[in-house]
Amino acid sequence: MTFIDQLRAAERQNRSLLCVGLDPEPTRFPARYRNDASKIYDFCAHIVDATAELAIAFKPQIAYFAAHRAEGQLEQLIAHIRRVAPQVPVILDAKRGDIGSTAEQYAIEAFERYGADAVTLSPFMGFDSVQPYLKYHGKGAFLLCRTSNPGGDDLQNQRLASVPGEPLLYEHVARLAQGPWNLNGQLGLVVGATYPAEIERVRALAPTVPLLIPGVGTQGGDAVATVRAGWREDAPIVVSSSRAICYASAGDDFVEAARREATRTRDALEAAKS
Ligand SMILES: O=C(O)c1cc(=O)[nH]c(=O)n1[C@@H]1O[C@H](COP(=O)(O)O)[C@@H](O)[C@H]1O
Repeated sequence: MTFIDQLRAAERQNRSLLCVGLDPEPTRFPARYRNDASKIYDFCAHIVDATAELAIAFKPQIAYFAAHRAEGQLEQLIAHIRRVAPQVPVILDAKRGDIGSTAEQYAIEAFERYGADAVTLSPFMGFDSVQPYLKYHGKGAFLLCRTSNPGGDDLQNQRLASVPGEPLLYEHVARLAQGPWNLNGQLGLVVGATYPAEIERVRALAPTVPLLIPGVGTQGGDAVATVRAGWREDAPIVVSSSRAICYASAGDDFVEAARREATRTRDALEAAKS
């Protein structure tokens, strides 16, 4: 089963476009785990259990684990996801980008060490920095295109005078991912929920690739506008929310609160399809 097939199956089974982001920050944990980095796995496993039937994907952000020397807990967490939510694919948010020989190592890390189903990548070092990931047939790779942060404008909204049609940089990335770079249909694009007009533009330029859309929840992106701009029956979108779900409550009710927030977001995204 390819990553795109997995997304389609999870969307159907869980009736969801919601990707649950796992960004564990021990200072924000409930009192019983607070400031204890050895509890990263326990905290995240609770969030996974609470949302296993509500998610199209899980997206652990690797920096939140590596910063606390908790890569072993990330491995354990992915094994836990396989046990309790085998239908839900895992996107490793690593935003890697490097020369081919180093990219080969990053691809081993993402797909062999962690066994992720997809990874996030920066495309700005060019095709040879992306190619090593494409050797893992069936795995997915999301290229940063129009990111959710305000500074995304600095480069992504610059016009490329030397490219026919003088597209903006993010438009050029979208065309490459839809066409010449997408050798085996493995590529997707990252577009921020904070920029619905750009989601619509990316969807027009890249009508069939999956879109990973972070920025609903804490960053204030609009769930309804996001679905209207990006969702198509035949092209999956994966709308990610991390902090709003993980830290819906800092109290002992954090599991129920996470489930409530995930349900609310999942339902808002589903309702926007019609
Ligand atoms: O690739 C990403 O996931 C990503 C791309 C982007 O443009 N913006 C963005 O916020 N992200 C990630 O998505 C998550 C957003 O977290 P929340 O704002 O808490 O939902 C973080 O892990 C970011 O690293």
